[in-house]
Amino acid sequence: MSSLLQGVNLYLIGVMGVGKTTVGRLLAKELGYGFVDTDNIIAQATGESINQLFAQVGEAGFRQVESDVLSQVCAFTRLTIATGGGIVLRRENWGYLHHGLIVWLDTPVEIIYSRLAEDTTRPLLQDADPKGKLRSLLEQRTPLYSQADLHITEREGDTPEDVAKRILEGIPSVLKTQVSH
Ligand SMILES: Nc1ncnc2c1ncn2[C@@H]1O[C@H](COP(=O)(O)OP(=O)(O)OP(=O)(O)O)[C@@H](O)[C@H]1O
Ligand SMILES: O=C(O)C1=C[C@@H](O)[C@@H](O)[C@H](O)C1
Ligand SMILES: [Mg+2]
Repeated sequence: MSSLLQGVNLYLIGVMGVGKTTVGRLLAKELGYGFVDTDNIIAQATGESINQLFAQVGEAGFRQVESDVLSQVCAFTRLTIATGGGIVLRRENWGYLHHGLIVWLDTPVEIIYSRLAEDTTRPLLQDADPKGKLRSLLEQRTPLYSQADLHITEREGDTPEDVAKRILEGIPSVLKTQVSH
């Protein structure tokens, strides 16, 4: 698979909590790729947590840093990149994402909610109705996530390993550079 990909980066997109970071790590290991997470790079580069950054510069400020980080990361090859859930919102980001293969992880809201119910690190979920917020984010962003090259729908009981395996199985059908035999 790694040779079929020819170093092309894999970008994982999807709403928060679908498992981009968790599955991305597994995929990188499987492919012999490096792993990066745009949220982690942002936190390292600014010295602030995502919560602190939202509080200090607002969502718009965060989105600018996120685009800057993505523009830097896409210059490298042989990477699996877990992105932040809102990376799809800025048109300019798609120019960067399309340098690689884009995989949309799509997980039912009920499952995401059960994972993140106790989580306090996602500022957009610090809402009176976090489940409703998740639903509305997913509804707003589905037309954007749908622009991915590969759409993986997670099923109840799928482990991160199962999801990684399904992605690896789906990649050959969506490779942009068709290998001639
Ligand atoms: N397939 C899975 N089965 C069970 N738990 C999972 C699965 N995938 C991820 N998780 C758990 O769900 C939580 C959220 O996963 P993760 O942080 O990877 O999501 P994310 O898509 O990167 O979210 P964000 O957009 O906020 O960065 C973590 O606690 C992780 O361990
Ligand atoms: O869905 C979103 O907009 C976000 C998802 C997280 O990955 C972080 O990037 C941040 O919490 C915003
Ligand atoms: Mg993540």
